[in-house]
Amino acid sequence: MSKTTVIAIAGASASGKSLFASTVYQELVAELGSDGIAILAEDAYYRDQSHMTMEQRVLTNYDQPSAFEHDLLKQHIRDLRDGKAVEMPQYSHTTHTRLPESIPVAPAKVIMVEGILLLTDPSLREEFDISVFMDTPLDICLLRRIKRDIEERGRNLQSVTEQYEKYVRPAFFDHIFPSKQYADLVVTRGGRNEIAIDIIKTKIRQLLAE
Ligand SMILES: Nc1ncnc2c1ncn2[C@@H]1O[C@H](COP(=O)(O)OP(=O)(O)O)[C@@H](O)[C@H]1O
Ligand SMILES: O=c1ccn([C@@H]2O[C@H](COP(=O)(O)O)[C@@H](O)[C@H]2O)c(=O)[nH]1
Repeated sequence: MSKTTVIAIAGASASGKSLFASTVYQELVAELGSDGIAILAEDAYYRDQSHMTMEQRVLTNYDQPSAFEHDLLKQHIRDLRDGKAVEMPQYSHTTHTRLPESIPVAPAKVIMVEGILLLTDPSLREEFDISVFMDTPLDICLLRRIKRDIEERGRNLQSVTEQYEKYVRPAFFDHIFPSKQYADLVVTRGGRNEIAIDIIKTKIRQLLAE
């Protein structure tokens, strides 16, 4: 295969996108080599909020397209396709800021991109060769988000539920669920669906053998 294949993994917050992408990565990286497979996270392209007070940051809507620097993500996908390494930003969900250190990502034959709003943006959609939608029930996503955000993102039950009711749930119905129509593959049961993981791995191997 000469061209780069870009695979989008979209779906609700805490639907299992990161787990799915990292599982496919871990299970293929040894076999494909260092130039074989890479991951970009849409979350890394959140706009920096360091100019705001913490109170303003907490009240910001992070579930709308304008919260992301999609132009930069698109440029990075194009650079990787052109064989150029990129510096993926690092973002902290705890401080709502971009961190000083970026992460170098080398060009690879397969680039997985994972994030909530990837399939909502027509110009980003043009970049994807294969699109996957994680179709995990919203109540399961909420339970997982509460646990993850408290354990890993510096939140408490009240802050998670307020943000969820105000922004996260509406965004699912306004933006994320409607974007499911653009998926080639719909994955149920989250990031541990082994059959779905095997299907994507098989497709990747097939593309690389072409
Ligand atoms: N099928 C699953 N079974 C159990 N836990 C899961 C499953 N899929 C995801 N999780 C857990 O749910 C949380 C959210 O998953 P994650 O992959 O971070 O979601 P996303 O990237 O879509 O926000 C993580 O703690 C992850 O380990
Ligand atoms: O500063 C921020 C930026 C984002 N969020 C929330 O993160 C999720 C998207 O990340 P997932 O890993 O897919 O859950 C989104 O729903 C935002 O609400 C945040 O809380 N703070």
